[in-house]
Amino acid sequence: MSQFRQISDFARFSLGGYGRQASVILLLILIGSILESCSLLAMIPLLKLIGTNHGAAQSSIQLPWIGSISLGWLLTAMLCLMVFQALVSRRRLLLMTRTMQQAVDDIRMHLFTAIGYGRWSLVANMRGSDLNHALSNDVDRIQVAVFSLMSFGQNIIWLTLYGLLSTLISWQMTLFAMTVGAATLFGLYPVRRKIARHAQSMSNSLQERQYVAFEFITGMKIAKAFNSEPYYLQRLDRLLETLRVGTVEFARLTSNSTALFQLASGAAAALFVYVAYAVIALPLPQLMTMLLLFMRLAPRFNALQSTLQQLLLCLPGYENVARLLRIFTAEQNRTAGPERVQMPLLTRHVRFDRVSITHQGADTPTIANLDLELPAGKIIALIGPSGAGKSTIADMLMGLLDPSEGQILVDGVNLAQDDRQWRSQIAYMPQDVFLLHDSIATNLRIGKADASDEELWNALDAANARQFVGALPQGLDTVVGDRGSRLSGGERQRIALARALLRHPRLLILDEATSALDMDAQTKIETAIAGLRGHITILAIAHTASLVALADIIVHLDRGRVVQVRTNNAVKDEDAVAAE
Ligand SMILES: Nc1ncnc2c1ncn2[C@@H]1O[C@H](COP(=O)(O)OP(=O)(O)OP(=O)(O)O)[C@@H](O)[C@H]1O
Repeated sequence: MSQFRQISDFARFSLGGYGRQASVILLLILIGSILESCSLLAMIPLLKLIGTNHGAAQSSIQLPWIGSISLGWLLTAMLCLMVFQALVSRRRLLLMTRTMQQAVDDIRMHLFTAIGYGRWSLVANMRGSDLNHALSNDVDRIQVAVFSLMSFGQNIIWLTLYGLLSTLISWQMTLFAMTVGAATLFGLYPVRRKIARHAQSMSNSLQERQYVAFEFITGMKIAKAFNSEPYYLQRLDRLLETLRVGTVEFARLTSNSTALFQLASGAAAALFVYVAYAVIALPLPQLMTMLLLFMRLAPRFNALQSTLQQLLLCLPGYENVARLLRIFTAEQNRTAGPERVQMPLLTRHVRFDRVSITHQGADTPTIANLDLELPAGKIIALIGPSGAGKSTIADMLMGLLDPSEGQILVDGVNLAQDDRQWRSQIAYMPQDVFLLHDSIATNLRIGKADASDEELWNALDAANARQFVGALPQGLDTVVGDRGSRLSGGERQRIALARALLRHPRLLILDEATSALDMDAQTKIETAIAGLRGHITILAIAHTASLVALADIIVHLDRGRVVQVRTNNAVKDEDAVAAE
């Protein structure tokens, strides 16, 4: 894609919703430039006045449209122009900052929302650090790019105005200055192309740097246990070296172009003075003013090049964010549209109707042609060897993964019609308990935001956690550490169970909920689960015999197929128990 196309796409993406503010900013830039140009133009009569009436403060000069003006009034007018220009410039800067900040916040929020409401299957197949990188570093780079874009626009306006102004004084000289600037800018296209290529590899290295640091910090315990810190340090060191080399390379390219601009403008200025003085014989006031204009024009071309370079360096951040937005907005959670379907409260059963699913990248289906009925109010144990597909079934039941074929019906309504609404009836307790680095109360209230302390204690009671939480010096206010690291595995699981129960779900999904508990705690939790029989539906992915024993229905899964279903200890063939 051409650089121009890339930049105009980015401008639409970042500032498309800010047309009104962008127009006001452009107007302020225009007014500021006109004011600056007027003070520059005023140099001509000032120099004439000083040149012809040296030492005579009372003398005046005749100006077109204005008439006779004295030195004092001329200086006062110039001062007024400068004050006005400073005010306009201040206003422009504030508006630019506010608009830029708002535009970037919108992008960050938009991405955050798209990821938050995106399909779980998308997130599950991405590296968490990459999403983190997009939300932080990439959006930060977009902010730099927006600033560069605005500065680029500002320079274009300045250049146009100065160009017009200097045409009034000498069109030949203006043409000369503009040609030198434009030719240098054009000649530096290969440098910009190099920077654009370089920016992509820098962006990849930045993403990898984030990944290595993220992976190391989140898996620090394992890294330490296996003495593998040197592996991460070496990887990080290699990446930092790549980034260092890349940054120096960028600095080399930008300093080369700045040096070239300085050289070109120096040579052009010398030639300009020579031609203006010796060939065209431009009068001194005009020559001085033109020189001043030239000195202001030349850095503008350099500024155009550097803002473009900065913009190109940051564009991969925008491209990554735009790509993620496209992916995530294409696959959002389904919440029923205008013809909103009311998901029924689970009162009869959930039925898997010829459901198959093939995970992304897999050749064979993980679950094939599954017919299964989960009656409401029952405890159903899902058992089977590792990799049989138990968690996959739980994920589909929650509407987090879509069946490749078939459907899952809640009291006859396909849950895919509004999976968010369906999830409001569910509580889930995963294998890897996730706790925030916050108090026990905050962690519990993820289940029910407005729960009173009494409700929290009741839920802890039901999860057999009241005793250990009550014994903590800070009780409910105890901070559990990063991912609950200050609690034992069993304590974490009981907090997670209490959180699930606090929600008063109609369906409770337990993914190996008692795997980290001792016999005593296991028995207590299992008693709590048994007490819920008939009130809510429970699907328990179970490995322990005692949890399996209290189930009403035991579904045995192997390689994605139901091989056996036992009801009240009576063994039936798969065919006989498959849902009608
Ligand atoms: N996101 C995914 N992408 C590709 N394959 C996956 C994905 N998630 C699971 N699988 C594969 O699907 C199969 C079933 O996995 P699943 O986690 O459902 O098994 P499980 O019965 O819950 O195993 P365990 O008892 O060990 O937790 C496995 O072979 C696994 O490798």
